[in-house]
Amino acid sequence: MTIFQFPQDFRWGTATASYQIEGAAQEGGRGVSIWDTFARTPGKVFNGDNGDVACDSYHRYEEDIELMKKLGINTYRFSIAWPRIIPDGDGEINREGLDFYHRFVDKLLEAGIEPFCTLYHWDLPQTLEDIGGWGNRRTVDAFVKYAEVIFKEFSGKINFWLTFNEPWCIAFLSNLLGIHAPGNKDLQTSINVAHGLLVAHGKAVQSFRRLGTTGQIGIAPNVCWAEPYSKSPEDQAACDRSIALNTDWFLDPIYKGSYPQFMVDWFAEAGATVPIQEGDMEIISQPIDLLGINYYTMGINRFNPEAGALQSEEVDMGLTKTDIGWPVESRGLYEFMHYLQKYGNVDVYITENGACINDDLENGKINDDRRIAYYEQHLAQIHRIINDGINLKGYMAWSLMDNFEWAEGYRMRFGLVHVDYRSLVRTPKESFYWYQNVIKNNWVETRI
Ligand SMILES: CCOCCOc1ccc(-c2cn(C[C@@H]3NC[C@@H](O)[C@H]3O)nn2)cc1
Repeated sequence: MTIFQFPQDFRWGTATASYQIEGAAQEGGRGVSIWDTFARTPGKVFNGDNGDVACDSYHRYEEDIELMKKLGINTYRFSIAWPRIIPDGDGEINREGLDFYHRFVDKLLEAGIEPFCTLYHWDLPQTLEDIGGWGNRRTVDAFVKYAEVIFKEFSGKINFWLTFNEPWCIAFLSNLLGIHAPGNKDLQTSINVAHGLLVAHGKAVQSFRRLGTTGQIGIAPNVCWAEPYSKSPEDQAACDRSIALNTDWFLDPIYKGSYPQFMVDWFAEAGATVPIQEGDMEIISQPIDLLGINYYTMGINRFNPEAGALQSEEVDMGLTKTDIGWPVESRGLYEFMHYLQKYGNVDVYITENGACINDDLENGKINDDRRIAYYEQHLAQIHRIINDGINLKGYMAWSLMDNFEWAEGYRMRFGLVHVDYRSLVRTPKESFYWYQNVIKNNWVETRI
C-alpha cells in the first residue's frame, strides 16, 4: 500500500448541475429550458425520463447540504439555472429564482462550504434556442445580461466561477452528434455554437472584471485524451483531432486568441468555417484565472474515414469499463494534465471525475467497490500530477448524488449518494464513506 498526502490547502468537493438535480421544473417562476423540450421529444432520453422532479433538490437542498457536511467537503460545485433567473431568456428578472439561490448559497456558507458556481450547465432558455441558440448573437448578449445579474447579486458570496461547462458537449455532442439538447446534427451549426459560446465567455469575463466581482473566473472544458492505435501518422493525426476538438478548439482561442489552424483547415475541407466577426478573438482571449477540467476516461484511436467529422475511431481494447461503457484508465488524466501545460502552469481544478456504477441497495447498503477502485486510481494520478509541480488546486467528484444523466436518464448512476427516485431517499454509498476518509485524512491509501 502507498499513502499519497495532499497539500494542506487542497480543495475537496463534489459537483452537480441544476437540471440534473433540482426538479421543481414548473415552480418558482422557472421558464422552459432546451432540456425540458428535448426530454419530452420521444426517443431522445432513455425511458422518456426528464428533469421535472430529478432529485428534488430545489426543495431538499438543506438535506443535501447536511450530506455535504457529513462528507466533509469544503467546496461544492453547482450550476445556476438561467431559466430560473430570466425565464424567457432575455426579459424580466425573476426575483424568486435569485432568492432560491441566495437561500442555497447562504446555507452552503453557513456550513463552511465554498460555493463553486457554473453559470451555464446546458439548460438554455428555450426561447433563445427558438431564435437560433448560441449561433445567434442575441443569445450571446442575453447570456452576458444573465451573467451580470448573477455577478451583481452574488459578488462577495461566490468566489469561484465557471462560465461554461464542457463547451465540446454544448457545441458538438449537442449540435453535431445530436445526442444532447437541442439535438442538431450539422457541422456548421456546431461550429457556430462553439464560437458563440466562446464570445459569450469572453464578454462575461469582461463584465466580471468591469463589475469588480469577487473571486476568480474560468471555464471547464471536458477532456478527451487519446493515444494512437498504431504508429501510423494517420492514427496519430486522428488522435490529435479528437484531443483538439475537446480542448484546443476552445483553449487556443482563450489563451492564444486564435483557433488551432490544423482543425480550421480540416473543417474547411468539409465546407465549414468559423463565423469570426471583427474583435471576436480579442474578446474571447480575455485573461482567465482558472480552468476546470472534467475527466472520465481516455481512448485508443485510429483513423477511419467513415468515423464521423473527425474520421477518428475509438478502438475497444478490452479494458475494464464502467456501467456506461467508458474504459477505466486513469493514466489519461496524468497525460492530459501535462498536455495542458502548453497553455502555461495555470490554476486547475478537477471539476468532474467519477464512475458510473449502477449498484443498487443490498440490505440497506450500496457496496460500490468498483467506484472506490476508480477513485483510488484517479486520486493517485492527481497526486502524481501535483508532485510534478502542476498547479492542480482541488478535486470535485462527479457526483454528490445519483441524478439525471442526460440522454441516459436515471439509469446511469454517478453518485456517492444513492437516490431512490420514487421516495427521493438519499443513502450514502460505501464510496461516500471512503471519500469522507480521504478528505478527513487529506491523503489517499492506494494499492497501485
Ligand atoms: C455513441 C457516440 O457517443 C459520443 C460521445 O457521447 C458522449 C455522451 C456523454 C458524454 C459525457 C457525459 N458526461 C458526464 C456529464 N458531464 C457533465 C455532467 O453533467 C455529467 O452528467 N461527460 N461527458 C460524452 C460523450
